[in-house]
Amino acid sequence: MKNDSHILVADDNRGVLEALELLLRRHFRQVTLIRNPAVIMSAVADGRPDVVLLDMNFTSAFNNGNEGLYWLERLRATYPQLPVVLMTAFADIPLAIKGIKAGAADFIQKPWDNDRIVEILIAAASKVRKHRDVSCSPVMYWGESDEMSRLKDLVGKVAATDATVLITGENGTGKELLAEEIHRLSGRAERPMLKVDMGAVSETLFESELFGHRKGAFTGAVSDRKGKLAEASGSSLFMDEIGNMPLHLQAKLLSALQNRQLTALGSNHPVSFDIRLICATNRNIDAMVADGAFREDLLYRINTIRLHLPPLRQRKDDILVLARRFAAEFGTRYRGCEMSLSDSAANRLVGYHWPGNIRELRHAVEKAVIISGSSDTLSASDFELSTVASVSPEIPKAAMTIEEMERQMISEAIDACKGNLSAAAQQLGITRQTLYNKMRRYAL
Ligand SMILES: Nc1ncnc2c1ncn2[C@@H]1O[C@H](COP(=O)(O)OP(=O)(O)OP(=O)(O)O)[C@@H](O)[C@H]1O
Repeated sequence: MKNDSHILVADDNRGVLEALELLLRRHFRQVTLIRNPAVIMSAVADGRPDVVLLDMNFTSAFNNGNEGLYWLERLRATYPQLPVVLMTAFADIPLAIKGIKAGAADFIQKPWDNDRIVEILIAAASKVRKHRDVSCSPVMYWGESDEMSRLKDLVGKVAATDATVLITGENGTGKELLAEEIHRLSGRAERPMLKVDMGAVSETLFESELFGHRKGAFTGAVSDRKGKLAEASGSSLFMDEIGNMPLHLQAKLLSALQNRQLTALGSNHPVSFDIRLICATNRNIDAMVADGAFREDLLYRINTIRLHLPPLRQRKDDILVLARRFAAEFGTRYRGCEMSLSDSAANRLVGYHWPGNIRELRHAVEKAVIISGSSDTLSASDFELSTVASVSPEIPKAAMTIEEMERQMISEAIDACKGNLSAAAQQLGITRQTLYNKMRRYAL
């Protein structure tokens, strides 16, 4: 039976590629071959292979392994979980050691032994399959602002503990990526982190999603189903949009966390579970507690460590650092070379308000790379930034659209009420739910 893995082979020798294709297709579900190393990053981004088999000696450039090492480092930086097995035509042990030190999973010499190469690739693939969910997930760039340096230090201290973590921050500030980073640095990283998004699950299914159900527990429960708490046992569970959880379920979750036991819907038998819980919200959870919309005792439970990701507009030092990383990443993916920013583009990005935070910046750079001309430098005109989003308090009201004015009024009301959303909603003459909806819409 074939191994259920996808192997990407990068070698500029046609004969080698043909021989490896014949061999590997007999043993692996999918084999992708590339001759030009310059497309390796985009081939990995698009094909999501489980293992890369990388030649060290591309004849197009050098013959001393430098090019292979260069691509190995690039792959390790962008896809740290992806195993890279190196190949060399020369019996060059120092080079092999260099490669292994740089993070290669293993090393093969040409001419290779068929059984040995298959064995090595299967071993490398089995390691990554444990990480399949996160193997190609984007890397978190920390930036250079003081806020992010402090946060990085704190994460370094808490990641290895089993402390529950609450991550707060506006939409797109990287809460999920930070949760993945914490999990990656924890003792539970061998197993993938599981995620449950309380903003995406319908309220009727919240309970079953978390606790699971027995067949027949409710109409439509046609078979037993494990909930996320049980599924994530032994690993970490990322609970996104925790502020969306209805009160009755908050009580059930609190009791499950306290007793480390859960009871599936339709069952009378509590079962033990062991998770590291990482929660996130873009809401003002303290204001929700003050309003009675979130249980204070549950907040204490999930809040052992609170990490706040500031909006991008409050850490302007990070904008260009991140933009340059994205330009390098997407330039390599779409154009085969890293791209840079012109001075005018850099000024435009720093001057923008980034209401969608890093998600918006990432998309803006990706789009700019795609639509830009042949130059490898992105100019200000390559960036299409939303005008609604760029509203700043200095703009006179007469020059604003209705949406811009509404956003500003909401923002001012929340500030005036010191984050108390009930009071802000009252001041604005709308319900709290409408206020939440508008905050979400305007990324406040
Ligand atoms: N520090 C970072 N480095 C690199 N990419 C980042 C960073 N932070 C966020 N991103 C990217 O921005 C996008 C949004 O990130 P993420 O989903 O983690 O944000 P979020 O705060 O959880 O968003 P939401 O609240 O909308 O769910 C993703 O594509 C992610 O890869």
